[in-house]
Amino acid sequence: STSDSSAQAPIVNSEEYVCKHPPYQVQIVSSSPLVIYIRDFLTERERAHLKSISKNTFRTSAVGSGSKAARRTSQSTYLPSTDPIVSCIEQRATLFQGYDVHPSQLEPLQLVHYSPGEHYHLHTDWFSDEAYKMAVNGGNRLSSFFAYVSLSNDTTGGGTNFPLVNAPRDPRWCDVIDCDEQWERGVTFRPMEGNAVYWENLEGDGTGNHRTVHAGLPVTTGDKIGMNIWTRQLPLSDEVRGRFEYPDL
Ligand SMILES: O=C(O)CCC(=O)C(=O)O
Ligand SMILES: [Fe+2]
Repeated sequence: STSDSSAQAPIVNSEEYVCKHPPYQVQIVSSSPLVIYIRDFLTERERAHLKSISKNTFRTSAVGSGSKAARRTSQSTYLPSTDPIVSCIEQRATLFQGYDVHPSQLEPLQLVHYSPGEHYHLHTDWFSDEAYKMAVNGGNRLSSFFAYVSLSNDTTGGGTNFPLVNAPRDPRWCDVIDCDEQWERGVTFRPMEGNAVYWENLEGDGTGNHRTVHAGLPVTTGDKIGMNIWTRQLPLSDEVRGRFEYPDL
């Protein structure tokens, strides 16, 4: 169909692009910590664009601690806010959080690529190291979005597990939550293209919430590309936002 195909065309001229937020759907998974499941947070066109601009840029990130390779075996890359689609997604992530969060509080969006066998061990996204937190500015990570950008046809495994968050019991969740997971293992979100999980990392007093601990489970077959959107407590300078160098924690 002629009229529809132009809407899917890749972006060649940023002046033709208008940022429009899709009608995503939100549901609360847990109120403490606050965890929200978001369906259709990224459009197909956005996902295709993110994949295309990040092609061949993934690498094993610079390491803070020597044991990191065992903790995180995926490869990552950062996306430039100068890209109009990236900037549109940044706006969406800030609007989602109300009007108090400004895009300058976002770290550069990060894509993470997992091949079979790759995973990210249990961790929290909030920083526990006071010195590191001060050095980089912006304070701690208030919130996280983890969005599923791309899966191959044969992807298995690769769920996102929160062992200390109770899984909701209604069977209607079973399309997006792994209902075969044992109850004691908390909640495991299946990787599903376009959908995202949002959660708050910090308690009201700014301390890290230990119950936000989570893992990227090993991908068994196929590939998985996800995206981290991390919001800091305070604005990051343009210089820091443009540097694209954050060690994995
Ligand atoms: O891969 C996942 O499902 C989660 C990744 C994650 O938690 C992270 O990159 O911080
Ligand atoms: Fe994480």
